[in-house]
Amino acid sequence: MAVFMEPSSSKSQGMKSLNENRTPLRRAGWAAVVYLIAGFAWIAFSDTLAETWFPDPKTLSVIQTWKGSFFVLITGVILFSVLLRQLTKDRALLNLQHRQRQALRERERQLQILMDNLPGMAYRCLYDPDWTMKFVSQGCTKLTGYEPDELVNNRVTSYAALVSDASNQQLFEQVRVALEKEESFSLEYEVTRKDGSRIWVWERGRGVQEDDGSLHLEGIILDISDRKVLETELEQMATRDPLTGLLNRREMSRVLDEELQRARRYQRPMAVLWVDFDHFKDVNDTYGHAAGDSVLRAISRLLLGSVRSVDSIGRFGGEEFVIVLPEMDLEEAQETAERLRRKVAEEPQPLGNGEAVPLTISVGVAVYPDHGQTASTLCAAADKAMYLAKDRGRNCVAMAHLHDQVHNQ
Ligand SMILES: Nc1nc2c(ncn2[C@@H]2O[C@H](COP(=O)(O)OP(=O)(O)OP(=O)(O)O)[C@@H](O)[C@H]2O)c(=O)[nH]1
Repeated sequence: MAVFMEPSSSKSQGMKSLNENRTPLRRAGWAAVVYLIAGFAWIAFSDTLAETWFPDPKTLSVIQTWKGSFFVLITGVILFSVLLRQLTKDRALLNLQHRQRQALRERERQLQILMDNLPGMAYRCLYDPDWTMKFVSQGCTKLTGYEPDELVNNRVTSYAALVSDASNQQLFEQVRVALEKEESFSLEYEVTRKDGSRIWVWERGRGVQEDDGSLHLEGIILDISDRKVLETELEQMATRDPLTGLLNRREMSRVLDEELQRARRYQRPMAVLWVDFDHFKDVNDTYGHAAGDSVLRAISRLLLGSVRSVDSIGRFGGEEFVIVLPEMDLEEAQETAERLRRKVAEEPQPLGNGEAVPLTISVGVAVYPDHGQTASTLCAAADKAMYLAKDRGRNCVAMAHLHDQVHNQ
């Protein structure tokens, strides 16, 4: 908890301790002592003076009466003003307390409305493996499906149980680092709701040190599933070819560079296949562009389903595809290319209208480091090999020439 201290001088601190020492009993005692001393002094001295100044017993008696009346009047006025001052103070204090209570109630009401209308939930929890909730706002129900009562003190479930073990470990570590630096933390992770559905949440909070030394976390948790979907869509748009769903040219170039770096670092081979459809123009001309699109999609699926999960396929444009095969040497790459060629040739491709058309592909194969050591030289070698396959009559696989490497660098 943030603790704010009023700047205070030693003088005001001195006054404060003086006032604290003056208990009501001591103050009343002092007033009584002063009154008694003044009273006895008045009686003693005024009587002596009166007897001296007015020796005549009759006059002295009148003077004594006036003197007594004067004493009562003066002490009455003093008592009145002291009581008036004290009661006025008490009343002002009561009014102030009343106004403060009202302001506090108003602030609580505003805070409650704010919390209940948060697009997520506000929380206060322990920094323990269960994230034991001590308070959650009403938004908890919408966010997690659990009522606040079910989550507080882990009555039905702990908050940690809604998060995967792996995420919990990461979150715990991230929060620990933030606590050490006395900073707030921001986290994104998936939560399993009561009905089993999963949502993405964003959490922001900070550590709060209580007066008793205990540590709590306080913050808010918001549902960001919509944003996550949008992010995924944007990422897809930026990295995928919209027609086939394969990697687009830019992303494929990035993947190729990355795989090349890895191959270079671990001195491993890596192959690039350059795939081009044979006489694809005829498909478009005969069956129409939409049918051509359907064939493009079908062959993309076929190729994707025929390679390993570590391989990557990208559409470089038109009906040209590039396949990156990490850890593959010349022989394996040639076998893979031949297998893909056969698969495409064996199955007529759907035109999207219930009909299918036979189609073949020509494939050029280049391997790192034999045919090129950079992305551009490898691609150029594979592309050149693909044209070689076309020259050989199409529907075949051609290897890049070893001397291509020298020319391409
Ligand atoms: N339907 C469709 N066709 C495309 C797309 N991109 C390129 N094409 C077509 O692909 C054809 C490529 O034709 P060409 O480069 O002449 O080659 P080809 O007819 O395949 O003949 P070879 O490559 O010499 O075997 C052209 O007709 C392009 O219009 C696309 O996104 N959809």
